[in-house]
Amino acid sequence: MGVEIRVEGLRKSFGRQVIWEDVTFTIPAGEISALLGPSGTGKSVFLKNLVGLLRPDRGHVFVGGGDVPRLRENDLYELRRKFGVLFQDGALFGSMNIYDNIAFPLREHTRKGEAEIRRIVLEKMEMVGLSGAEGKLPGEISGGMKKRAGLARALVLDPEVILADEPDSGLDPVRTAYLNQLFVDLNAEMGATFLIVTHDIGTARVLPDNLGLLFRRGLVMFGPREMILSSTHPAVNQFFNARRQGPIGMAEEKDLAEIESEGAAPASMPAPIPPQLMPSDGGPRPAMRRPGAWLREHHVEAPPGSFIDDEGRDWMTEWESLTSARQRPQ
Ligand SMILES: Nc1ncnc2c1ncn2[C@@H]1O[C@H](COP(=O)(O)OP(=O)(O)OP(=O)(O)O)[C@@H](O)[C@H]1O
Repeated sequence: MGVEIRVEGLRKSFGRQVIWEDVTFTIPAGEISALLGPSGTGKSVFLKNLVGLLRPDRGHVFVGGGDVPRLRENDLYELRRKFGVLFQDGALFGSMNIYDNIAFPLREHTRKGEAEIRRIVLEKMEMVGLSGAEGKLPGEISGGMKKRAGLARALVLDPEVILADEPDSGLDPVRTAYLNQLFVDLNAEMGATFLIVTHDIGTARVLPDNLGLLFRRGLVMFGPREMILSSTHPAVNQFFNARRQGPIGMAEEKDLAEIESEGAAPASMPAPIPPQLMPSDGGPRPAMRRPGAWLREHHVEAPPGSFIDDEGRDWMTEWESLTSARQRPQ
């Protein structure tokens, strides 16, 4: 099962470059969250702070009772076993075949025998659709396969939290769609907490339960997908609708000055909110909210055309008949 991550008052700088001043939010247990933001806003730095690879100037990262920046080396080593991290390029060892790459954390962090290791590695390879690729070297497989191998390796210690840094970078749209489906299916199956950093607006709009935006040395907003995708906050609206009009410019330094002279651009109507990706077996994930639930609860009108899928079905009104109910969120 996944754990909650609570971040409080996080500040990080490198020399005179302040990355963020005061980031505070909670990543809910067992849900899929995605973090976005223009280049250089510190998304990768944030992931590294969560696992203690970088230390903040100040602030807290509470995971499972411990405060990551204050853990001693031994405790940090233990805590890292709760995390499965998928780095941008898969971070595979080039000279090791895929099997040995995926087995690596088990050989490094556990005392399991080779038979048990084999069982786990083959199981995770099957989960990510890599069965049969055991003997291949990373240089012999495609970018998408490398990502899936990196993901299988992130899964072998049965993590409670999965962090993925731009898992879709460099993938074609079809492979991205497969990878997103894999995240949804894994979350449904494992119940782990997922935090995915992505630049892909298509992914951000359909995959996660929660979305966050980093911009201007801070977290602009973090919350349920429907809250973010219906927001008229200028930066949030601009970013999640991939618009040029708004406070985010080509370079952050430049747009700050521009905004001061121009004033904030008015936000336009948010685009229709698409239905959220369902697990392959058709049943909703435990963490999934009923389409429109957040909007209704907060008396926010859905942007026209929301929750209609490619086949013209309205997920808000036809939810019951469209989900083959195992556990139906209210
Ligand atoms: N170890 C480091 N030492 C000094 N500066 C660093 C270090 N790591 C990151 N930075 C700086 O911190 C800033 C944020 O980097 P980060 O890689 O987290 O950005 P990002 O939001 O993930 O960007 P992108 O979307 O382009 O991947 C950058 O300006 C980067 O140069």
